[in-house]
Amino acid sequence: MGKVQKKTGKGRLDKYYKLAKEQGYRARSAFKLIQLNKKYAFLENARCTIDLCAAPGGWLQVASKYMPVNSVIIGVDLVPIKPIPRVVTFASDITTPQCRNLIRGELKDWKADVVLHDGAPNVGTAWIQDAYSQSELVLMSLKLAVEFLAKGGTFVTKVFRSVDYNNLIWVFNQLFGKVEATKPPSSRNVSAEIFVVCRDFLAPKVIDPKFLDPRHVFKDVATAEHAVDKGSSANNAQANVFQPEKKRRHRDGYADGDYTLHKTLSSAEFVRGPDPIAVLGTVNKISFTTEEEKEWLAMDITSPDIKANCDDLKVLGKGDFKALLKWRLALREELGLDNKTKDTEELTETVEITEEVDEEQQISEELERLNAEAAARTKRDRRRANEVKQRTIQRMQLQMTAPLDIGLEQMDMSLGGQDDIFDLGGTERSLQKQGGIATLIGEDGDLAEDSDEEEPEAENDEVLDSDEERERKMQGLEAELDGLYDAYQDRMRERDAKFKVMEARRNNSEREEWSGIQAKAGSDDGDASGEEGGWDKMQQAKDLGDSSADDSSDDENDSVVGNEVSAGSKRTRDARRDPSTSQVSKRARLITKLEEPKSSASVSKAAQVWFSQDVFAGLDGIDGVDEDDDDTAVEDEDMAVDEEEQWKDSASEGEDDFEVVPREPDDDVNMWNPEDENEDEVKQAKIQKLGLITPEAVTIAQQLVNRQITKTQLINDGFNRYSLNSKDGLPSWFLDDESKFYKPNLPITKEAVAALREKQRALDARPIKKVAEAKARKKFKAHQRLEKALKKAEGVNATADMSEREKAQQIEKVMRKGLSSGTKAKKDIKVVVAKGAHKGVKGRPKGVKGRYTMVDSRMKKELRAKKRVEKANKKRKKS
Ligand SMILES: C[S@@+](CC[C@H](N)C(=O)[O-])C[C@H]1O[C@@H](n2cnc3c(N)ncnc32)[C@H](O)[C@@H]1O
Repeated sequence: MGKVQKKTGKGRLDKYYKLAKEQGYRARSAFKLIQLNKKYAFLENARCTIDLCAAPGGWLQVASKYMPVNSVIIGVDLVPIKPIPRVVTFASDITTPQCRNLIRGELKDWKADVVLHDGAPNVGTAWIQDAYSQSELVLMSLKLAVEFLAKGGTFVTKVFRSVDYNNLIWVFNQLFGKVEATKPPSSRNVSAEIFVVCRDFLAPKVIDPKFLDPRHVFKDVATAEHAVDKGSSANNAQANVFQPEKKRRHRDGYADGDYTLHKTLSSAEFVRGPDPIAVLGTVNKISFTTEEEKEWLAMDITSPDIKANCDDLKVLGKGDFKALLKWRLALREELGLDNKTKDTEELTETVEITEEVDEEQQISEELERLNAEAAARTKRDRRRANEVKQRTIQRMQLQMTAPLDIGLEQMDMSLGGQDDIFDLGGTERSLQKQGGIATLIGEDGDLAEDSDEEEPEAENDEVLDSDEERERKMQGLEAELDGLYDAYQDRMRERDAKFKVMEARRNNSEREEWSGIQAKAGSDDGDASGEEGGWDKMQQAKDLGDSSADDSSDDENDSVVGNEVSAGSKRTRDARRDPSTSQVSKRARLITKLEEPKSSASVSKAAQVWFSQDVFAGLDGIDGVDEDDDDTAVEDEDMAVDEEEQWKDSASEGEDDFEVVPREPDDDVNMWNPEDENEDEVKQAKIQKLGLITPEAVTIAQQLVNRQITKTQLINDGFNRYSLNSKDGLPSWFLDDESKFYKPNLPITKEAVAALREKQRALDARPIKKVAEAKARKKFKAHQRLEKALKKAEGVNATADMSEREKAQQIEKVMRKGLSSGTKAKKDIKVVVAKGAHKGVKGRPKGVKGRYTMVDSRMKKELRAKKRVEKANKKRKKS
């Protein structure tokens, strides 16, 4: 919303007022005509203009400025207008025949191209003489306009939005080809005035006098006015009170003769009046001006809140209005307005009480209505959210977005899934939520929200319902966001080659980096909690270890361990394929190790917990980590045979004890396997080819070489919060962003940076391919030239009819040419600026030898200025 313009006090002196002063216009209203003319351009080609209600003459000044030099301009007003060059003015009432005669006398048989009317009753010094209302004044000016306008002419009039407005517009439309209502920027927002520009006057031969007769034009309105006003505006007023947040437009226009937007009501009227609610909805302020009212102000019941509320009713809420009504009742009681009737007359008392009861009832009815509306709004919002969901699904089906699996999954879960409870955390709330969901789901499994049946009754349910709704909306939004993000990436990929390259690089680096322990994919495990690996798993393994210490033959534990080990390990897959291999025995050995505290006796408690994570289950790398530990290795070897047998046993016992879930080959992409030779080979090949390219890598390499860290330390450091970061269920845009910033901040040393810089410098020193090619070409050509010169020299030498001296001279010349660079030096062209002594000189300027070119010092600047102006003009035309 723009700044509120003021019509009174210093607010009047706005920028147009100042501009008018600066530019010598008599009234700021001059800018209204300037802006109207800018939009409709009716003055430039007008040869005759009549300005009705023209004092003090601002519009006349504008007309005189914008119309062609020899045009006729006539100005009429109730009050005399000070002379303006090229303008004829006279004082007359435009509603009288005398005025018409005066204009006729001035125009003779001429017709006007433009008739302007900016009249307003009660404005100017002669307001007492003005018996007409604004609308009637407009109709009178139209009467004059149709008499004096030429065919195709323009009539510009000021109209106030009132009940007559539509009737006036209807009449204009009967007489003009184009009718447009507009409010120029210089017209204050607080003013109800608008301007109607009627173009293309049809000049009918006969005009029905009823069109110009106020009694006929405004007839319908006069009769309908009360019916409409009584009903709708009273309702509106009430609605204003009880729904202050909803701005109601003045669709019925302003009350006739009342063009003010700010209305003040005396507190006495409010307190004593019969319909306080209607009053509250229509006025802006309740004032305390009389002595009695001021006394009310000082009373205890008139709290500071009430005072503040009375100051600006338009900003009040429902509660404030209720407080005001209560205050009114209390004051009435205090004043004895209600008591008096009680004491004196029984009958009147009943009437008064009824009124109070009515008010209360009215309030409660309104409140009920508001509640119903709020419920309807919630329903509408819900329907909208469903629509959004539908659209998202449709877009997905139309391949407009990438599949929004995550969003949809989440949505499904939130509809009926139990897993949602885990996501939400708090048990209490989750239980409540279950109840909520239960009420939401109908017998046939349909969601209650989809049908248009009644809302949940219990308050609790409503809260849950709205919670659920909000959550679902959030998920819908997230899904949409994901889709949009994917679409954005697709677009970027299509458009921006750079983005493509960056993405490829990122993918590459992701593949090469240690990206943490990945969750098992495709697990059909019931409690698919989002977190896998990390602390939860460690804790789980720890618990497991403890329980297995108590009861190593616990079937349940077996199956859990079996599941997790199988899902987390490539080795386990191999084992399943061929359980007789030695790898299988190793796998089985590890599993047994977890179950039997005996086998892990040599490992510390912390290490035991750490390696009890499922991801280590299939990695021989664990052994690799403890490679140096000979004891453990020997122990492992000793146990291998027993464990192999156990493995076979457990495998033969059936799937209940040990279930191996096959994993997708892709799952290994991010798995770290120190014994994966291929991975190492690829990395080594890259390092061989490019060397170490990051300062972090160089730092680590240097530290390793200098024995500042050991290999084991390095591996241990690899297990950090970044590596155990679960990515499940996270939106892709978040992961993309995280991949940029959620990285370990490895230390780098000065030496590492210096080493890399040195390497970079050496690389920079190498010429790029094109330069090398150009150099080679140059060399090749020089070689060719030399060979050619040698051949020529031989030829010269072989010539018999030349003396030795001549031969020597010729050969020297040929060889010089052969050894030269082959390019002729370009002769310089001297630039002579045509200023000072050279200005206006024709032919060669004095003192200039050789090739020259004359330039004008201003040429460039002028060309640029010209272009600038052209560009600005083009822009202006477009806008
Ligand atoms: C807003 S002023 C016009 C300002 C003018 N357009 C200007 O730019 O200076 C309205 C004028 O209408 C004039 N007016 C009101 N009723 C009139 C009538 N019946 N006949 C002639 N003039 C009238 C008032 O005297 C007043 O000067």
